[in-house]
Amino acid sequence: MTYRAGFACFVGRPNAGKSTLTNAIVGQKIAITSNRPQTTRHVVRGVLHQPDSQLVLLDTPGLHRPRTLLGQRLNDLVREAWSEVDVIGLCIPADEEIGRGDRFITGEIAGLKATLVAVVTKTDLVSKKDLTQQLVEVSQLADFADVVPVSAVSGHQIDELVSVLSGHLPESPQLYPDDMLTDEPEQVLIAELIREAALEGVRDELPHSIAVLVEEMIPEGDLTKIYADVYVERSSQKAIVIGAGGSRLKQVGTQARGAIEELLGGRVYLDLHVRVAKDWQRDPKQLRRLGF
Ligand SMILES: Nc1nc2c(ncn2[C@@H]2O[C@H](COP(=O)(O)OP(=O)(O)OP(=O)(O)O)[C@@H](O)[C@H]2O)c(=O)[nH]1
Repeated sequence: MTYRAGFACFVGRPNAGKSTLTNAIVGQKIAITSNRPQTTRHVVRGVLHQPDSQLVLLDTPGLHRPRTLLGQRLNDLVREAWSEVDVIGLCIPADEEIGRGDRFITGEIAGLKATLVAVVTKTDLVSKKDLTQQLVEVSQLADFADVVPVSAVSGHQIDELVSVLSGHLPESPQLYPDDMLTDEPEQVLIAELIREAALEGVRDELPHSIAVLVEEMIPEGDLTKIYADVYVERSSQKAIVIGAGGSRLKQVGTQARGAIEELLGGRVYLDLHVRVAKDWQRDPKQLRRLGF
């Protein structure tokens, strides 16, 4: 039996469904998802074990026009991930026309050493006829090794996608131990869950302005006490995150706590503080502190 192991990542324009797909494949909430573009920050690895292969997924942020230092770093992260992988899955939603963003990204990845697989996402949103049409148009975009339609929401074709991606990995010994799901430190995963909760229902200009840092995690029996800071750039944003009489922050805490308890498999006490770090997106020192 040939054993294959290697790295894959999904690319695609914002909202193409990359994070949701990664979660569906790895079967655990490891990357932040939101119906808002540009919320995936960290390059999170999910490791998928099969009898004859090991697929290591990198979850990259979306490529976009950089306006701040943070924007530039995000793009650097994306390119760094792209240059490391064996297989790239280009995600294109089934329910949207192929646009300039898709063509731009296709051009960017076409010259890499990685094998290109087109992934047509969100197939649950379109009819069979429209899907067929989209598959034809997608296959004309570039010289893809495979074109795979999937729905991360219904689970349709997820296994098929995994075996297609794994089939394009190089022959290699196992790269990670059997029980390894992700190598992101727990703190980062928890910070992402809090950030995701804090993003829920806030205005469109806020997403980039929120960062979360887990300051302390104290296990006490089956309870874990977590102290985290939510950073915003201005005090007006602080007011939005906290809400009238602290109502919004309370909601954020409840939602994040639920998700963290699921992740850790135990009870959690969550203490959230909202702090203003003026213009943290433009300040290299602050960026480093917040993990960028
Ligand atoms: N119906 C349906 N919706 C999906 C599917 N996959 C993702 N979505 C939705 O599409 C939106 C974007 O999904 P994400 O996974 O956050 O997209 P992304 O490509 O990671 O986005 P960025 O992080 O902005 O680059 C979310 O609202 C998802 O719930 C799917 O298979 N079916």
